[in-house]
Amino acid sequence: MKKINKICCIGAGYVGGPTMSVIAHKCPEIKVTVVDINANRIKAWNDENLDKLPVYEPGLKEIIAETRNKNLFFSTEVDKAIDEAEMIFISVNTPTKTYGKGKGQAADLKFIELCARNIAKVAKDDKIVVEKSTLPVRTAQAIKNILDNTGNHVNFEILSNPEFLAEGTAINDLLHADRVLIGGDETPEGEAAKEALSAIYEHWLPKENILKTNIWSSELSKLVANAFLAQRISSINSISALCEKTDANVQEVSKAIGLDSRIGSKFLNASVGFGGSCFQKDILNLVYIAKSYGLQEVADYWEQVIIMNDYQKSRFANNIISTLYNTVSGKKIVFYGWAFKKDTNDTRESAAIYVADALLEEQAEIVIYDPKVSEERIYADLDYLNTRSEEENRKLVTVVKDPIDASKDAHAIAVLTEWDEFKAYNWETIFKQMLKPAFVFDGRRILDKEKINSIGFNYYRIGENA
Ligand SMILES: NC(=O)c1ccc[n+]([C@@H]2O[C@H](COP(=O)([O-])OP(=O)(O)OC[C@H]3O[C@@H](n4cnc5c(N)ncnc54)[C@H](O)[C@@H]3O)[C@@H](O)[C@H]2O)c1
Ligand SMILES: O=c1ccn([C@@H]2O[C@H](COP(=O)(O)OP(=O)(O)O[C@H]3O[C@H](CO)[C@@H](O)[C@H](O)[C@H]3O)[C@@H](O)[C@H]2O)c(=O)[nH]1
Repeated sequence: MKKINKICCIGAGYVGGPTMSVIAHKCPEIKVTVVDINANRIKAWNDENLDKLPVYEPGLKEIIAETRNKNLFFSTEVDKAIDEAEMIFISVNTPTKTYGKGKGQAADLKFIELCARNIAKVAKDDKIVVEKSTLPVRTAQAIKNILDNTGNHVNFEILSNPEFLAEGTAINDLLHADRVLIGGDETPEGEAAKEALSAIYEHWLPKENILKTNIWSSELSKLVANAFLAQRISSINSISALCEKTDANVQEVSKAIGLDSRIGSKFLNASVGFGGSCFQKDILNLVYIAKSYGLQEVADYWEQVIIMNDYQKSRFANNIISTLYNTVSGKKIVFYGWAFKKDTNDTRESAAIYVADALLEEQAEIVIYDPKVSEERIYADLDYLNTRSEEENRKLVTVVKDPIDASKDAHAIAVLTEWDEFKAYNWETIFKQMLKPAFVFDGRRILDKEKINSIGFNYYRIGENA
C-alpha cells in the first residue's frame, strides 16, 4: 500500500482548516499544506494571534499552536502544493447555484471544476484526489473526465470522503467521528487508494469505524445524512406550532418520543429554525437531483423540510409583531445571537438573518449582540438579501459589544442563538432597563421560564403556549 507523506488540501474554510489541523496533529510524519485563493483567509490562518484565526471552533487554536509551521502549513501557492502532494483533498465551497439551469436548487460546481482543471494542469505524477466537499451524486465522474482528458497522462484515483463534522463541535467530531466514509472505484487501484486514505484515519480512529463503499453511495450518503438530520428538526418544529396552540409542551413531547430507542433523543430540539451552510443547500441539491431523474414525489417529500423551516422562521417573526400590539415600527428589539448555532462565528443561513429581515420590513429598530460575529459580517448578511438599501440597513440596525447596555429602553429581547452566556446574564438588570411591558422571545428555549416570569417579563418561547 502506498504510504502518504505529503497532503494538500484546496480550500481553507470551515472544513479544510479544522480537518487538516486534526490530520496534521494525529499524523506528525505527514506534511499537510492547506491552500486557498483567498489571500486574506490564508493570512488569518497564519496570524500569530490565534484569536484571529478565520474560523472559531473550540479546541482549534490549541491544535494550530502545536502543528502550524511544523507539519501544517497555510499557503496561497496552490500549484506548488498540488505538485508536491501525493494526495489532494478538494474542500472548496459548493453553494446553491444563483444563476442559470438549476438556479436556487442545484449545487454550483464551478469551484470544483476549477480545482480539477488546476490539478490536471499541474500534476506530473500519479495522485489520489479526494472529494471532501459535499457534491451531487456522480460528480466524481465529471472530475475524472476533466482529469483524464486535460491532464499530463498521469493516473488519478478519485475518492469520495464526505465530511460529517458539525460546526461548534468540529474538533471533537473529527477526533471521535461516528464513522468515516470512503467511496472509490472497486478496482485494485481504487481499493489501494481507499486503503491509503483509511491508513491516515487509522492513526486515531478504529478501523471498524471506517466504512468503504462505492463512490456513488458515498456521495449520496452525505446528502441523505443531512436530509435526515434536518428532517428531524422540521418534524419537531412542526409539532412546536401545534404545541403553541394547545397546552402541550414541545420539550415534553421531544423527551417522550426520544426515549423510544427506535426514535432516539438527539436532534429533537425545537428552535427558530435550522441554519448553517449545509442543510438547506444539500436538501435543495437532493430535491434537484430527484427531479432531474423524474422522481417528482421524492423531490416534493424532501422539499417540505425546507418549506417547514421557512415557516418556522416567519412564524417566530410574526409572533413578535403580533405580540407587540401588531406594530414594531420604531420599536427597539434586541437580538441576542446572530450565529446559526452556538460556538461558531459562522452566520451562513442563520435564522436570525431572516427574522431580522421580516422585522425590518415592519420598520423595527434592531440592536444585535453576538459574542463571536463581527459588525461587518452582520451588515454583509443583511445587505446580501437585497431587501433594502445598505443605508437603510445601517439606519435601522446597530451592532453592539455590550449585551446588557443594549437592553436600555428596549421593547423586546429575542434570543436567536443558544450561546451559554445568555443564560448567565443578570436578567433583573435587563428587566429594570427595558420599557414596560418587557418582552422576551426565546427562539432557543434556553432561559429559565419560572425565573424570567418571576422577574416580571412577558416570556414567549418556541413550542409552548404562553
Ligand atoms: N461547513 C461545514 O460544517 C461543512 C461540513 C461538512 C461538509 N461541508 C462541505 O465542505 C465544503 C466546504 O465547506 P466550507 O464550509 O469549508 O466552505 P468555505 O466557504 O468556508 O471554504 C471554502 C474555501 O475554498 C476556497 N476556494 C474556492 N475555490 C478555490 C480554488 N479554486 N482554489 C483554492 N481555493 C478555493 C474559498 O476561497 C474558501 O476559502 C462544502 O462542499 C460544504 O458543503 C461543510
Ligand atoms: O435539535 C436540533 C439540532 C440542531 N438545530 C439547528 O440546526 C442547525 C444545524 O446544526 P448542526 O447540524 O449542529 O450544525 P452544522 O454545522 O450545520 O452541521 C450539519 O451540517 C454539516 C455540513 O454538511 C454536517 O457535516 C453535520 O453532520 C451536520 O450536523 C443549527 O441552526 C442548529 O441550531 C436545531 O434547531 N435543533
